Amino acid sequence: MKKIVLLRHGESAWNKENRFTGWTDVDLTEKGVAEAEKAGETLKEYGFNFDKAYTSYLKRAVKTLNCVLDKMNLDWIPVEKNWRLNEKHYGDLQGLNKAETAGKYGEEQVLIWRRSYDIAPNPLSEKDLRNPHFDYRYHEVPDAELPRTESLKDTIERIMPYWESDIFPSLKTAHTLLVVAHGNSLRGIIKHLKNISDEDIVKLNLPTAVPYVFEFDENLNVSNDYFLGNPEEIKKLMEAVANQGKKK
Ligand SMILES: O=C(O)[C@H](O)COP(=O)(O)O
Repeated sequence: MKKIVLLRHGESAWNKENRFTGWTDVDLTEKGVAEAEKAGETLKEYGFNFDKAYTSYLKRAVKTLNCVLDKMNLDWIPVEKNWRLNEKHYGDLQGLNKAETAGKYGEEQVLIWRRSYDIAPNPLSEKDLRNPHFDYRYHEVPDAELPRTESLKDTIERIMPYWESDIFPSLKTAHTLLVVAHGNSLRGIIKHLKNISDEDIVKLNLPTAVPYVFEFDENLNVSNDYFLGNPEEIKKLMEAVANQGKKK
């Protein structure tokens, strides 16, 4: 049976500080490395063996992938990085503390910015040095395609060309693929795979470094999906992610 495993990176420095991160390239914390290693061990215990892995251009995802592959003795497999798997761009919220932002603008508004399907935060200004336009790693991407902010809808629209042209077609020859990315870029992929409505996607919160397995039938339709781990613990981790947008 063909499988794709989706994995959000381990805890990052700004996850720990509860700050909006988006395209900011922050590193993993020690806890984040440990979470990534645990994910690798879990995948190994369950007998996973990946043919190829995909990740974003952001180091919290790249390093998580490296930890997982190391634990699985799969350092040798082909890995493809693509900017299209980056996190949702959080516009001018990037760097702000989520609880403080909820205190200032209200929890409802923060929920809209974090989880709504088609509402994006205010964009970064053109001159803002955090604008991806100034970052050499994106120099081959046409400027019109580089975001200054994104809704989940925008994020899905930039991921899908890569999903449809590279990741999904490689399932025809590969058996099992690993995609290590981000809370919202993965919500976008999950929305697509499970056909989740624009309303229901608001409720999905992905915990860091918990493998999410999708199984496909012979026609490459999704036949099953499940997280690896203790369901009660995973539920608590999901609630903790949701609560990051609450006032202190
Ligand atoms: O970019 C971020 O801040 C995180 O990766 C995801 O944050 P969220 O859970 O607030 O969307």
